Amino acid sequence: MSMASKSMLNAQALARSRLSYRCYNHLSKIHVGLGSTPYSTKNSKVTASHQAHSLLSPCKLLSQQKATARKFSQRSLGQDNLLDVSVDSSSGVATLKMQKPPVNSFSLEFLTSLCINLDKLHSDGCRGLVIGSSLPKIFSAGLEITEMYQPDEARLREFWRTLQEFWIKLYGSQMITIAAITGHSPAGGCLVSMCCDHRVMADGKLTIGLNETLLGIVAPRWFSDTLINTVGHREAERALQLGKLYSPQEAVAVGLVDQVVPLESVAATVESTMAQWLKIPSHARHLSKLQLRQPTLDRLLHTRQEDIDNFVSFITKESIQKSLGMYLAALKQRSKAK
Ligand SMILES: CCCC/C=C/CC(=O)SCCNC(=O)CCNC(=O)[C@H](O)C(C)(C)COP(=O)(O)OP(=O)(O)OC[C@H]1O[C@@H](n2cnc3c(N)ncnc32)[C@H](O)[C@@H]1OP(=O)(O)O
Repeated sequence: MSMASKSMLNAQALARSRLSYRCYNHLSKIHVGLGSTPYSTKNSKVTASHQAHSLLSPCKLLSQQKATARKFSQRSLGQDNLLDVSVDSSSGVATLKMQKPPVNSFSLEFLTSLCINLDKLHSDGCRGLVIGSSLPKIFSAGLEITEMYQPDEARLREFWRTLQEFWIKLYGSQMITIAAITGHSPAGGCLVSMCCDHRVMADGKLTIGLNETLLGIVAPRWFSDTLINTVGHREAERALQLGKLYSPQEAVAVGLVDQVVPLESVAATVESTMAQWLKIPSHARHLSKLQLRQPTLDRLLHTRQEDIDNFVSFITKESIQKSLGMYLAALKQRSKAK
């Protein structure tokens, strides 16, 4: 590597480390120790293996190993049963695959694991993140409905706080984020996709969208803000009210996803897109992203507790519980009938 490119890389690394990163600073104050406080909950899986991962510092460590340079090495950070995370040492791009059968639904443990991994990849200096799924035909079915149906209130509050946290981390992430949407992506799955900087979706009989109204529930303001920022106000108005689930072709037409390609081309398309984005100076790119996203982030950051209170009071209403119960039963019925 020439001296000029070395010093440019150093300058970029310095700029990255100096960047006033409002979002992360804010969060690390709020949730220091998230990883070290295992939740004693239904199916707690965020445990020792996670803490073992945190001993590694893949991006920093591996960049030092460049001398021994295998040109394109893929380093696995292991699995915590719910996620498969690996980092490409030559590019500093991480791939995080959700693997929570049957449908990658976001439970408290899953969201906690996602938050911990985002923090870790960020603090390791990863430059890019691809979010995908290991499950065929499923990106994510969104929120785990059983978290919201007949809930324990303390857990319900923690569940929502952790979802907020995940959204804040991902929507403002310093990393280049690309969603590899190889399967259905309703509701919370669509939200996670929209948090990314770029979305590549597989063509086929898949759907994506904020379908909350079909469950009889109302997407909170920060969900709808994210949708408005992605597809514009008018399209969001229709989509939210109708609970519209778009086909890949419809989604690309309204800008809900950026590219639709055959399933077998998703990985290559994501890789070439990431390569393009990596050419942009990181600090300028991230500040540009924040310029557009910070007002939306701030709106939630300033009202987090109120948002949790609203969510809890809404979701625990008898009529809403009834709707959720009916929706769950219909899902189970459909699944049994297959
Ligand atoms: C102020 C309140 C705001 C709250 C915001 C909420 C946002 C959300 O994310 S709410 C969740 C909305 N999600 C959905 O509506 C998706 C529902 N699921 C599906 O449409 C389908 O499962 C699928 C298209 C994603 C996949 O279809 P597939 O045929 O492959 O699988 P299924 O047989 O339907 O499901 C398998 C299995 O998984 C259960 N399940 C599916 N989704 C969820 C879920 N979100 N939470 C919990 N469980 C889910 C489904 O009941 C089946 O279970 P069984 O095999 O045990 O019957």
